[in-house]
Parts: sequence; C-alpha cells; structure tokens
Amino acid sequence: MHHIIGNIIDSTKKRVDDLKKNNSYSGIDKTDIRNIETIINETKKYYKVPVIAEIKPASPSTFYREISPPDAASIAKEMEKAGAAAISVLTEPDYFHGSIDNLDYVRNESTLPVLRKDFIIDETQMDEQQTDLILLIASVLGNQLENFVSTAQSKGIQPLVEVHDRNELEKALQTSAKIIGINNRNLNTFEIDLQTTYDLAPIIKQYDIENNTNHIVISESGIDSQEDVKQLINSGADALLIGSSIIKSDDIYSKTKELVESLK
Ligand SMILES: O=P(O)(O)OC[C@@H](O)[C@@H](O)c1c[nH]c2ccccc12
Repeated sequence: MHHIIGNIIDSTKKRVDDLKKNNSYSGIDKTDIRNIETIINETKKYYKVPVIAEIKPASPSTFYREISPPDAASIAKEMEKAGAAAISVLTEPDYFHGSIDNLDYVRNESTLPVLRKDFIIDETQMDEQQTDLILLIASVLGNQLENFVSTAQSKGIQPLVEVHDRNELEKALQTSAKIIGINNRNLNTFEIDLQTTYDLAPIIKQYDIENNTNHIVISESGIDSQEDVKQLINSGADALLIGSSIIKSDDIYSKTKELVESLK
C-alpha cells in the first residue's frame, strides 16, 4: 500500500497535462454556489446529523460498483431524500473510478451542495467543472495550501481542507479555510482510526474559542454505524463524510437515513 499515494499523484499530473492541452474547462459560476454552512445549521435544528454522503465507486483497496453519470444522479437523489446535507462525488478516475461527468450529473439533478473529491494539485483543476466545495489535502499541497485555499475562495468555491495529524491541522488553521476535514484514514497506510477525530476535533473547538473564530469540522472515513456517528458528534464534529458504508449497502436511502437519524 505504501506507494499508492505517489502513484495517484503521478496519474493526476498526467490528467492535469491533458486538461491544459485540451483546454477543457468550463469555469466556475460564482453566482451559483450552494452554501454548506446554511444546510448544516438547518439540519442540526431538526436534531438530524449533517451527513455528506459520498458517490464512491471504488477505493485503491476495494471496488464497490461501477457508477455511470445517470446512476450517480439517481444515487444522489436517494441520499438527498434520506436527509443528506451534501453530496461528495469522487472525480478521480484511475484509483477511485470516479468521473467529472458524475459530478456534473449529480449537481444538475440534486439541489444539495456538492463536494468535488479529488486530488487537486494544480489550480486549473478548479475550473474544470462547477462545484460548491473542493477538497484540498494538506499533506498533498504542503506549503502551497494557503495559495490554493485563497484561489478557491476567490472563485467562490468553499475549500474543505483535509488533515490527518496535529501538524497538518495547525497549518490548516493558519489558512483562511473555514471548513476542516479530519480524515480518520491514514493516506499512507490506509488504516482507519476514529481516534483521529476524537483527538483533533476538540483542538479546533478550543482554537475557535481562543481566537473568536468559527470552523466547520467534518469527520471523514470509516464511519459505519449510529454508534460511530454519536461518538464523533459528541467529540465536536459538525458533519460527517460517509462513503463506503452507504455505497456498499443495497438500500442507499435506508442506510443514509439511519445515519442521519443517529441521534433519535
Ligand atoms: O468510504 P469512507 O471510509 O466512508 O470514506 C469516505 C471519504 O472520507 C474518503 O473517500 C476520502 C477521504 N479523503 C479522501 C481523499 C481522496 C479520496 C477519497 C477520500
């Protein structure tokens, strides 16, 4: 598993080269951005859990199902009906079997904010397809993080900065990003430990009190059950990003609803 992330970045570089060659980007319409904070607050009012449900055909370690753009759109509608707060769409083709067209179809068919889940290593990727949120991975971007965060914001896109340890978290807090994702999965070993959120979420909450700021904390990966959801919310997560456990279930609607209604 150890060199997977390097391989993913290499193939992403090729994709970026193609993108630049073909000049195939549609740009971002700033006037058409769906705010995630609004829907997270709305969801909480009804004692429901803000779940960002993910359209994830595969991961480097597991294949779930091939998902065509029309399939992606109908899965997203099930998730939306079940009370999901937003939809995450994998657009990485080689290791996650995702596609830009899945993002396009989902965003057209659903009214929810959509997160583009990919490995963003070049700012031109941000103009490829309309999206409300974009994932920026702290460990991938290193000292370019701040620049990518401000570029996304200047386009109107809400950056979700993903961290996995305390050091990355401190760097994320130094940027102007409002949304921080705590990945419970270590991208080098692919091991999952929800303790990552239990350790890091309270640090963000404390930071916000001390600095009179307000971040949205999203716990990501390895979330299967209502028990997981309750504990993560108790530790300070505002929302949860859930892929595999929903996608592998034969009833997308019921599994999403079960997780959204974990606090009942
Ligand atoms: O399928 P899971 O364990 O529920 O995880 C979802 C999501 O967190 C995961 O897909 C993810 C988190 N960070 C990423 C970065 C790239 C690709 C994928 C991801």
